[in-house]
Amino acid sequence: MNKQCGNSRIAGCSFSVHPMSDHFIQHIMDSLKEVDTSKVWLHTDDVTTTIRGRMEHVFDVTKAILLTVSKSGVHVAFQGTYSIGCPGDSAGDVYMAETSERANEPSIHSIQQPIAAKFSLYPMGGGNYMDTIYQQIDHMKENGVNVSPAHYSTRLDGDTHQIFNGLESVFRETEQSGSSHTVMTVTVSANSPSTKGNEA
Ligand SMILES: Cc1ncc(C[n+]2csc(CCO)c2C)c(N)n1
Repeated sequence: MNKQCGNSRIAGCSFSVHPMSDHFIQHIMDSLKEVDTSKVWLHTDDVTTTIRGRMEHVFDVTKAILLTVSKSGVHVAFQGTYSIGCPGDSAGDVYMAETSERANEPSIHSIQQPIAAKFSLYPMGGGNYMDTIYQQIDHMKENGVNVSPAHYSTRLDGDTHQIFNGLESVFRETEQSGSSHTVMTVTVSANSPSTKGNEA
């Protein structure tokens, strides 16, 4: 078994969207087609889509796919696992040469979409991980996101841009604080008929 981590700072995300609609296939496939994924390595199968490349493009593409599905008004769940520091293979390394200009931000910038989310941060391999986690939860509050404690995760309520931009800077700062391998899990619900405090 190859237990070696790679050396490049390639980031990645394995994510799935689950639109609660009879037209789920169309929602998923149309969003993957509509969003510009040219700056990331991408593979889609029956369970998930995996993208790998520079951190800004990994967040640009995942935010754009969530917004593209949810702007139709469909109730959609998103689950993503972001990772940096242990790619395990070198497929996609060539995408690290892309420029940092985001391919989707100009077209999604004006889409307003409130979401409810939870995230968990796992800074591995260096530093005091609980201090890092608490610092980063505080960091989310500075971004204007509504932050509430929960078991095993932290709940976030706000606009998609605020939340995803906050998650990106949490991920970047955790990496820069000395964690050699960082994993972050994110679950989102958009357009849910049950809002907080009014659960079905
Ligand atoms: C982002 C994303 N990528 C892949 C899947 C898995 N998946 C479930 S149904 C379907 C369409 C027909 O095969 C696909 C690709 C997902 N849910 N979300």
